[in-house]
Amino acid sequence: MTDTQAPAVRTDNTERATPKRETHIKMAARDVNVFYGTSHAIRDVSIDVDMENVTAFIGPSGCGKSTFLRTLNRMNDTIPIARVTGDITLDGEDIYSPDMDVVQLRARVGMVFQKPNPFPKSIYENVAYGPRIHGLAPAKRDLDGIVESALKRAGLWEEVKDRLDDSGTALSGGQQQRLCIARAIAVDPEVILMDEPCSALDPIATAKIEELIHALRGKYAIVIVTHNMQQAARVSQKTAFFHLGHLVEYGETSEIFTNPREERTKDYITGRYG
Ligand SMILES: Nc1ncnc2c1ncn2[C@@H]1O[C@H](COP(=O)(O)OP(=O)(O)OP(=O)(O)O)[C@@H](O)[C@H]1O
Repeated sequence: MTDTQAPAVRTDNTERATPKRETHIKMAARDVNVFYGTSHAIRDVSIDVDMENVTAFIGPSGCGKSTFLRTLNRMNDTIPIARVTGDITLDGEDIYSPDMDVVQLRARVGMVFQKPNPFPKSIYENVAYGPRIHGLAPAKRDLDGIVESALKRAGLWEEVKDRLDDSGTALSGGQQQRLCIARAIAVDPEVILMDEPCSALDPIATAKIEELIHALRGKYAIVIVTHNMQQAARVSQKTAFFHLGHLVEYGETSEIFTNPREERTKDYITGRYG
């Protein structure tokens, strides 16, 4: 492939085909830096995440995608040597404010990890746990409704409705990942962060998660970290390319993959490094 040719990656071109719509900025990061001890992992990153589009974070291994993703719901707080500077807001509210309740924040900004990690409890309990501790279901009937609706939204209900008491860990990898998505959905989040959610899954289970991301678009602000550029092109409408801790380029996925502005983005998407 020459420098000027478009890469052989198909993109979701709906944004180009349809007129621009107003977007609602859900999260805004400004001049964010992350340090692990003295190591500087994220450098002056500013980005808006909106409700209407799925945002993909791409870039070579070690560029800081997961580190930056974790700043969006303060998962970095769990790493003692990690330090975050800059501003991150959720609907205008500073998520690093001392007044912020981090447990509430992580319900509002849910996370799905690379490896499905259901609790060693029943399918029902996996989904019911969050709503129960957050007091979302005053009666058992309410909780049943929340569990059913979260499993339906996660595209898992039909497969598990007759065995809700079976262990979540007995499901297939793809089903476990959808269970983890149902668990995040059950507490009525505003944002869902996904850190390489398909990397442990086979192609069929991956396709189901990608369909699910399409179905959830617009209901939640969704950010997905992925190593797989075809996946970024299929599921996202906005793409952010990270390199060595910098946000090099951020824009519409169709533009990033066919007409990147930056040389480093072009080199990455044409497979020159990574
Ligand atoms: N818990 C940690 N402690 C110390 N350094 C870390 C920690 N997590 C990540 N790093 C470092 O921060 C930098 C960014 O890592 P990060 O995992 O965010 O990158 P990534 O782009 O998500 O990589 P990959 O695609 O391989 O998952 C790397 O240099 C990594 O070694």
